[in-house]
Amino acid sequence: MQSITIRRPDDWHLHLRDGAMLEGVIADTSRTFARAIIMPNLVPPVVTTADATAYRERILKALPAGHRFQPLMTLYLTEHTSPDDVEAGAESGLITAVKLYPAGATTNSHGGVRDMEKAMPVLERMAKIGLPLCVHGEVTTPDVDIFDREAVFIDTVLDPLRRRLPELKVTMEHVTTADGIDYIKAAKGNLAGSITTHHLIINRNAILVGGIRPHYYCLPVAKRENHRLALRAAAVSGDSRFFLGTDSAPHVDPLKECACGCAGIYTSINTMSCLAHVFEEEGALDKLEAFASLNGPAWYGFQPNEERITLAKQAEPVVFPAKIETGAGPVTVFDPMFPLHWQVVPQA
Ligand SMILES: NC(=O)N[C@@H](CC(=O)O)C(=O)O
Ligand SMILES: [Zn+2]
Ligand SMILES: [Zn+2]
Repeated sequence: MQSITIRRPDDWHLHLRDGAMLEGVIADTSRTFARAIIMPNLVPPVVTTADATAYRERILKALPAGHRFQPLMTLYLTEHTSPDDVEAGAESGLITAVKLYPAGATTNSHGGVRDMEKAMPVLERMAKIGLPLCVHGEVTTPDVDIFDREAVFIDTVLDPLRRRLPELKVTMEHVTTADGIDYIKAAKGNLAGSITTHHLIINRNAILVGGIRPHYYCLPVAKRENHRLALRAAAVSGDSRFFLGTDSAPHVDPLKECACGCAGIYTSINTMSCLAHVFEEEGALDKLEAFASLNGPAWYGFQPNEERITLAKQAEPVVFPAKIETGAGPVTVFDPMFPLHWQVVPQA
């Protein structure tokens, strides 16, 4: 049987939610991943170091016995965020990054930033202390087509910000376009990008062809095929500026399967199987470890995990549940639309 052993991976962009949903989804991550950057877009959002302390405790409480998992906390940037609070959170080791949601860009982002000018004091402090900014890189103005929102964000928000504050370390999260990949590659430093599992697999046809398929809808929305190919090339290149951030974003089925469905795709449970498939298809299984286990820690200033996981390829397809049941309701699992043969070998 073909197999590959890599350092235990981390997820550099994850939505765990709270309460019954948190309890229902956390094991799908902590079974395989050692650490994850936890997104702060709860209702209400995680805006202060005190909020993050309390949320971290709830996450650790929900962790199944025997699982070793470290949640890396983020703060949701608002126009009122205190630079001193951010610095205190970073100094204590609790806060790994601050997250910028342009107001209205995505799930629970209405409390995000409208006027970048108002966020400058915090961003300047972050540049000074070396704390990374994670960005949901889309503009939200109604005149910009949804498929162009990432490219326009780069030109009108991200590039001006980086010129003004070149010392600020920025993670462009869930990159979905060739424009984003090119922009990261051209940067002289202080810029990296996370790539999701699903954006390596689907293009926008998955959402729209043959009927509208809400379980393939996420933000940033999947783009044309040429963009998917650019993401794949970047992910399998081994380039240290690109790493895994699954953006696994559970919503209960009734909130996805309705007239105005939520954005988000749930991939925690089958991400490593999907990635092994993609990297094998690209003839780059030897680069999977860089993408999932090495590049992210290097960017965020951590050591890679000492533990290893083994992925084995079996003749029969691996069966993942179509849905997981949580106390909040059922959550549909990402279907890559091809059989998966790789599986993480359960650890003793
Ligand atoms: N990716 C998504 O489609 N949804 C995320 C928010 C986000 O990461 O933009 C969510 O919280 O549901
Ligand atoms: Zn986002
Ligand atoms: Zn996200």
